[in-house]
Amino acid sequence: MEDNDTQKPIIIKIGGSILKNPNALDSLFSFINKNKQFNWLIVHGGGNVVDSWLNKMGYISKKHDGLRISSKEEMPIIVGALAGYANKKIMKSAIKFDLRPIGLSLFEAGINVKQKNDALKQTGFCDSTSEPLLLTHLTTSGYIPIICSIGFSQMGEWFNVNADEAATAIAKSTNGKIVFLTDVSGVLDQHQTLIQKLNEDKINDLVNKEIIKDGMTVKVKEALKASKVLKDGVYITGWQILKNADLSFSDMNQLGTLVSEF
Ligand SMILES: Nc1ncnc2c1ncn2[C@@H]1O[C@H](COP(=O)(O)OP(=O)(O)O)[C@@H](O)[C@H]1O
Ligand SMILES: CC(=O)N[C@@H](CCC(=O)OP(=O)(O)O)C(=O)O
Repeated sequence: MEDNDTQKPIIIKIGGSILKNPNALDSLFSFINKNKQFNWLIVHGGGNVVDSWLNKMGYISKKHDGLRISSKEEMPIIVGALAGYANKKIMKSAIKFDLRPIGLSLFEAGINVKQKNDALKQTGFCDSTSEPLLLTHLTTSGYIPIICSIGFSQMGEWFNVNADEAATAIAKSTNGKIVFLTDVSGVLDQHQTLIQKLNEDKINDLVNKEIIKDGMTVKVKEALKASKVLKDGVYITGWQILKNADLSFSDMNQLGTLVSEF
């Protein structure tokens, strides 16, 4: 990491694959504890928790292009799973490692959300951002914001936002650096070998060939979008590297797949 980048907040996006693995959460917060000189923000999803809760309540959840169709009736369950259970589960681990987490939605983080389209119902996108005054205040006061991907419109409607999209919006509004932390070491090729660097052409090729698929499709597309918006490389990295006690953030930055147009 460049010297002039050390003050930039670092946004770690964690998804359901990290959330369901206590070792992964503990490794992350142990790592953050050892790197307190940075301003950390966590943006999280928990799509697998939403799937399981909706299922238990008798709903058959549907997705379109990787995004959940979130009906009004399902929203209390979705909000409970993401803003409640997932958010507090992450806080549990942060507190264990002597950190000061603070659970937030996209609203408190300064992101205004709107409906994507009628067909996706209460699924939203991050529309506009205001100055992230609260986030800046919290991070510079030693707190770690744990931001779920539930957002609100100015009319007070609630929306379910894809967490990779939410993380990109937070990175944009805070001018931060972003790492998408997941359960694989990065983006893998057809031989299951780590791809060091991806640009837009390569991403389109691998998605068309279905070598990149499922949740990784949204992730690489969001990583590419984030890279363009931030004019900076974005990493997709596996949590396992955090187990290395000697790792520093600059190493972490370089292990995994770099998504960049630059
Ligand atoms: N080319 C690929 N390289 C790595 N993982 C891939 C690839 N294509 C599909 N995947 C799948 O994408 C998953 C990561 O996406 P997802 O489950 O949505 O992660 P998260 O829960 O961390 O957001 C991996 O566990 C893997 O099963
Ligand atoms: C609109 C939409 O699809 N929202 C996602 C939000 C959670 C999420 O993105 O979780 P991961 O990071 O674990 O994938 C969902 O309901 O699954």
